[in-house]
Amino acid sequence: MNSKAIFIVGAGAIGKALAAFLKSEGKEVVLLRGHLDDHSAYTEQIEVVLKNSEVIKAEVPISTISNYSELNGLVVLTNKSYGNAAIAQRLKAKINATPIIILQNGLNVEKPFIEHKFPQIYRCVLFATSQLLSENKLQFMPVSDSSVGIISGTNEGLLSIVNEINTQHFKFKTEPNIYAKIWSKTIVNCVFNSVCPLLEIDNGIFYRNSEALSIAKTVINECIAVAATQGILLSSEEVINSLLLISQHSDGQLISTYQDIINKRKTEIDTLNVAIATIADNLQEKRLAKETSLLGELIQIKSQIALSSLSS
Ligand SMILES: NC(=O)C1=CN([C@@H]2O[C@H](COP(=O)(O)OP(=O)(O)OC[C@H]3O[C@@H](n4cnc5c(N)ncnc54)[C@H](OP(=O)(O)O)[C@@H]3O)[C@@H](O)[C@H]2O)C=CC1
Ligand SMILES: CC(C)(CO)C(=O)C(=O)O
Repeated sequence: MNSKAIFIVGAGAIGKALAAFLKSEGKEVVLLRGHLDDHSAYTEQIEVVLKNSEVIKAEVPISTISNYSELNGLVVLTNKSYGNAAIAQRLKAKINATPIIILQNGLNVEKPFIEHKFPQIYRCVLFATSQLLSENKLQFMPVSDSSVGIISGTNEGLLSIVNEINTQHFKFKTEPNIYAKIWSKTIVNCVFNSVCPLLEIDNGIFYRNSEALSIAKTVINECIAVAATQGILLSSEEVINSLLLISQHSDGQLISTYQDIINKRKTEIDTLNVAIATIADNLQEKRLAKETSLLGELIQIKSQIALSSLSS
């Protein structure tokens, strides 16, 4: 199969790491800015530090969406999900039959692309952590292969995309039951992305501390009950094991929501705890997600405090 141009939207922790890995393996890659569209184009020498201290370096071209009249190849979304509605609008006229793949956390993040009738939409559930150490240097830790499934598209398209984006250090695999995977990872994120920023601690806390793990189990069991109301049946033991595996493999790494609060950026909590609490609320079963909801509200307050210190 011929290699396609890969356009990665969002020059953040995941986008830069993925771009560097792909470029270092000879792929044609362009990083497109997510929230900027100022027409500037430049290159950046990106360095990705692996767990064994090995450093992968690559010179990556960075541009903006408006520099292209068409995006032919593959579009990979690594922007924050709250930018999706605006990005769908900006990409719509430029992608024709080009597939898009969404590498983001959370429930229903693909909705704007479905509403705009993008022809091929694939969704990736990430099992890796990436943290910016400086503007062009990242710390990357894989947990396991990240799962990719079909939202709208074909099995052939799915296989081709996984093949295109798979690299030695950031691995992807196909997932036939992507909605169950999205829910199971979202539940894990409901724990990490609320408890870690509130405790101001790294991801390793759940395998190091039994009391934190006990809170995690409460949240997981609540969210599993909400998932069941949507026809998604998950095993509590499997979700807890997934949480523990991530905790162990990303020991020392900070969860994205904690990085957002520290860096005074908006968080994605609305697609995590808040999304699950809203489902329970809409069913008039608020009690199903009581602790999950409370943790989400605390993150909203913590985030508002951080953001308001920007303007003061
Ligand atoms: N980092 C991690 O370890 C993991 C992250 N994820 C998920 O991957 C996705 C990307 O995360 P991550 O790379 O950490 O995030 P970062 O915040 O590091 O980068 C995301 C990029 O999104 C773009 N962006 C921010 N706000 C907007 C907006 N309003 N509109 C459009 N684009 C915007 C910016 O791109 P630009 O600078 O080009 O404008 C930013 O650099 C998220 O959904 C996250 O939850 C999942 C698992 C692990
Ligand atoms: C749970 C974790 C660490 C797994 O990749 C993650 O999703 C994040 O950092 O946002």
